[in-house]
Amino acid sequence: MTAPRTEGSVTVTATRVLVLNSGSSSVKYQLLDMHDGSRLAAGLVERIGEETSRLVHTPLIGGEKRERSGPIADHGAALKAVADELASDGLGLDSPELAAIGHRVVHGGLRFTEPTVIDDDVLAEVERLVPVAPLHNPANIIGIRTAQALRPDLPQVAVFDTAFHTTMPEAAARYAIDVETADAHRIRRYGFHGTSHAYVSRRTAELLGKEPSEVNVIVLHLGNGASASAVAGGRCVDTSMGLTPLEGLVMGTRSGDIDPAVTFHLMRVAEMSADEIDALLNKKSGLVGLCGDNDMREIRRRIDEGDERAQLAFDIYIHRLRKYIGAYFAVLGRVDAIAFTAGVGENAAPVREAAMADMEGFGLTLDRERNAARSDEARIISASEGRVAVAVVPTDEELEIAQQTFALVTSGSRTGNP
Ligand SMILES: Nc1ncnc2c1ncn2[C@@H]1O[C@H](COP(=O)(O)OP(=O)(O)O)[C@@H](O)[C@H]1O
Ligand SMILES: CC(=O)OP(=O)(O)O
Ligand SMILES: [Mg+2]
Repeated sequence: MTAPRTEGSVTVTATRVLVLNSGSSSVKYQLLDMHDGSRLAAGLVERIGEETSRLVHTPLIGGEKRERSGPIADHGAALKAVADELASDGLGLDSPELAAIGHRVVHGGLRFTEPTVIDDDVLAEVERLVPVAPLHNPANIIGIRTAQALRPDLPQVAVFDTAFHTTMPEAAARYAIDVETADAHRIRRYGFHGTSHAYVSRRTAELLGKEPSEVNVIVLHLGNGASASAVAGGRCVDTSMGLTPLEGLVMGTRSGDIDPAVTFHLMRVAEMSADEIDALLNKKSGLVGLCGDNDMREIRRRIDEGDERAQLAFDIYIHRLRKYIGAYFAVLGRVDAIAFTAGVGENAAPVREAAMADMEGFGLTLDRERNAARSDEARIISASEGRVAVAVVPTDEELEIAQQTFALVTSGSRTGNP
């Protein structure tokens, strides 16, 4: 698919990949040249659908970072704005050097265990899964359709958040509910953020100077959405998100684990509808529900001023995180490393400190100075006497998606092993 093409008298080899990582209200993007892995441009559109949308574009081939503010209505408009920014750097989507567009797709259900070239049938399946990823799959679909309209001739590849977790054993993947009902409705634990868990667990092994097959790692992906995973010898054996990205850790706006009876209780006593409870648990819970803020920077600032609600929200967040760390020690038996990643995991030293406090019994001892030091590099933050390495490993979902996308389109197949 990416064989050299002739443009006039010039032969062009397409080696560039544009990656779109569409979240519920944001798009992160990168343009990479897979010839040498270099990044040509990167950026972020945030607060999509609000009056205060913002696009930050960084050309990495020279040129200044640019910012644009003002309403961007949806993910389609966001992608068009991104295409304009790229075009003004001479990196437009019409470039013959573009080999493919890689899309993060959050829910791939059971069918997609590998990156897949998107056609109508694939898109229909992603659409069918909207009810189990209501904040994410619709944004992914709009991103794909807009990209298809801009470059109908290019292969578009879906890289699924769920794919890395398909190795989970049945004991971890099944809920303890009636088997016929579960199977009829494909109710099971799928897990998400898989591209990040895969990338970070591999980078952690590298940081330890080992092969992924030699190490057991607990990955803590703490962004606005948050999930933990237990990775044994490079394969996921458990993760905290389930049928949907609602289960597990306390998140920016999501409750994480909750007694399912809360749902019917609210239906009965508060006469709330299923949609209202869905919105409550997905959008008005977690840190924002507990204290009104979902940004960890703001929560820490309030705590420093003595704000008790912010402190309680932080404590609940940390309590849940520590429970999962303990659980994954039991799941894995032997743990070689714990890796913190994503916006909170990479930047919030107080979260890492509180999560690792008084865990010497587990072989976990933080080095306070290493933990507090700021860096964009993957690094060890445990003390030398700790048996288990603690690491901060910046995630790079875009690079991982670009590599999987390029490997697939150059192989010429429709779907392939990552
Ligand atoms: N310097 C920082 N200190 C603490 N938290 C931070 C910092 N920078 C970012 N964050 C947190 O990271 C979150 C975003 O993480 P990110 O991984 O980008 O999330 P997502 O991909 O889900 O949008 C923000 O909501 C904020 O809470
Ligand atoms: C699946 C998920 O929660 O993704 P995000 O963290 O981007 O919201
Ligand atoms: Mg994210």
